[in-house]
Amino acid sequence: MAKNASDKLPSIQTQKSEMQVCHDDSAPPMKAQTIDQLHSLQKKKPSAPSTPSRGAQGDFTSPPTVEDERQRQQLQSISASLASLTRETGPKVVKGDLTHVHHYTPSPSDSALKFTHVLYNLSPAELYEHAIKYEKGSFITSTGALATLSGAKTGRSPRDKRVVKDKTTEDELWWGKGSPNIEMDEHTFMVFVNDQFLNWDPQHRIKVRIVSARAYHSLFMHNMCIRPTPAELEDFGTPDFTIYNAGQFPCNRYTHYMTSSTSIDLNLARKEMVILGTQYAGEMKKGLFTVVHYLMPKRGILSLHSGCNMGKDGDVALFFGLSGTGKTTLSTDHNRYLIGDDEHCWSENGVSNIEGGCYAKCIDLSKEKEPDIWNAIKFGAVLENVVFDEHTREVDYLDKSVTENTRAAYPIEYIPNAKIPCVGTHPKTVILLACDAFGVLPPVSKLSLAQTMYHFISGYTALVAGTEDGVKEPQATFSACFGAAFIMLHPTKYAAMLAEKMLKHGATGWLVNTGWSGGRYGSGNRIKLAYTRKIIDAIHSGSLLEANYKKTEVFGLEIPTEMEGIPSEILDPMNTWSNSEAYKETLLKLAGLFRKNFEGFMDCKIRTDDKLREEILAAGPIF
Ligand SMILES: Nc1ncnc2c1ncn2[C@@H]1O[C@H](COP(=O)(O)OP(=O)(O)O)[C@@H](O)[C@H]1O
Ligand SMILES: C=C(OP(=O)(O)O)C(=O)O
Ligand SMILES: [Ca+2]
Ligand SMILES: [Mn+2]
Repeated sequence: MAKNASDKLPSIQTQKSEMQVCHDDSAPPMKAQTIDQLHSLQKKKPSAPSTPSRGAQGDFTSPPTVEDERQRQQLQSISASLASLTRETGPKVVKGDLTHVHHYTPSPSDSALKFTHVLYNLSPAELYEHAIKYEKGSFITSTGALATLSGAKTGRSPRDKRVVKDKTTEDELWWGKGSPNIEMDEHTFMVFVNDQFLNWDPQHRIKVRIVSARAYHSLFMHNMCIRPTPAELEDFGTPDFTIYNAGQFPCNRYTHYMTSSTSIDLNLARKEMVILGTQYAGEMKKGLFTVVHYLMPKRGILSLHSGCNMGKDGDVALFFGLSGTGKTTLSTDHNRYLIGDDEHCWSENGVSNIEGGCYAKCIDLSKEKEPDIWNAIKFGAVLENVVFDEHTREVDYLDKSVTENTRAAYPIEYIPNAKIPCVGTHPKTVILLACDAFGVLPPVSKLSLAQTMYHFISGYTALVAGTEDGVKEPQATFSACFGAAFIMLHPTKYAAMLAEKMLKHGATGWLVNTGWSGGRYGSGNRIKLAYTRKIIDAIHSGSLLEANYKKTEVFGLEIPTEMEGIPSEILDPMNTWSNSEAYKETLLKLAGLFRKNFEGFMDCKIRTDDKLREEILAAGPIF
């Protein structure tokens, strides 16, 4: 049998080479090594003596209540409705027709109504063909037998057979010592189903179904997607895309294509995604964002990893940036209407938020600096990986024991000045955020269109790895379109659309450094949020457009010489470093990193307009 090139097993990729392909801007991993460690991290002992806690072990579990019973019944009904839907169509039985199965025509995704292909009573010859084609380690021996491998398990696993124990099986089955029936509760067997929408633009709305095994994941997506009204839910019909989140279950890295115990698997033809081996809820949100990055450009709509807000006069601003650069913090502005904090579409109709919720970082969160986010963390919000007092349940937002990447997910209407529906007119302001831990980018620069494109394609930020000892050197990250992990087409496709839209609607680009000033991480300080807010206010009001500008060395950025409410000396980073040699050296180092990164884009085609293309190539640092 001729071996097809696409049938060949890919070599297992190492983590290192993967990193070079796709820059992941996600936060540092969790600090606990085991589940027990993790749980012990979450609850910390009260610092001062307080009211004695219930029970000697501080155990909060109580006997089943009416509420438990209601929840049990509700879960049962979800499961029952899923089961009955499945029965409506039943599995599709295919008798021996392998061709049919393997030339599967994609049908609209619906976990309940979709046919399950059953290969029914195949003949030995058919089974041989199937095994040899799809199951690695299958061979025909000299006497004609089928030699196979059974994988890691070469014997039965009697200790792994679990049976749901309910009112009926409790009495009927043999349980306990010596019994082969290991008990499992109904919750463990159940799945949660959310039917929701993406995109506030009704013309381009996407129906999504999320099937998950954890209530946390279901609530997270309830908050993050657009919640249908009861009437909309009634007419929901078949979803356009379905996520199956089985994050508690690690995948076996020795299975075909798996390179670690985690896998986020996307099948665009089947309109399905499966999540294995990670329970980080952000995978679902950003997984759907990835799908949007595929579907929308096909319709001529630009998908954006950006925050978005609107002034009282209807002026719309976008905030691009990698994780932790300030999209959520700065788009949540008490003086403006919030359209969304993270994912948007820009179409002929203007901008629309893809989501129905926000996902804010909450490390070091303070009521004074970020009151709207602080107040949104109330009943209904999901608070991930934070540490709280075991007794009072007060959250310590300074505590990084579990992770630096503590998060809150809340419905967008928890922000008082959210603009609902979350849509706006064509943006007039495009702000590129970079958290520059090298401390050499100016707090604000006005960009030409070519510079905006150069920095959009570069997608720079530099953060510090965490609070671990010995991390002195900031880590530069270049992530095309400020979201290389989520884009599906070549970065220049999105860049060309952005350039065209900015030109057409006369939008101005800005580069705002929300990172270090007065020296790199370790010697300088992060620019005060209050200053960044003043800068953003001046951009919105139009007053910064009127300022006097000068051009910086190397990066050739236009920076204001003065502006109200900000000490003039901080506007040019050169003035803030005590050691000007060290400044120059660091500046050149960063410029070198930009140049090296952009080498991959030197043959990029931005529109068919060669002039803009030349300008973009020339918009990088000159040294
Ligand atoms: N000058 C600043 N500008 C913006 N954010 C700042 C600044 N200084 C500190 N921060 C903090 O940085 C973090 C920015 O995170 P966030 O807005 O969630 O980023 P993103 O949404 O882009 O991932 C917040 O925790 C915010 O409090
Ligand atoms: C949710 C995320 O996005 P951001 O940090 O940009 O808010 C993420 O990258 O996990
Ligand atoms: Ca991100
Ligand atoms: Mn964010």
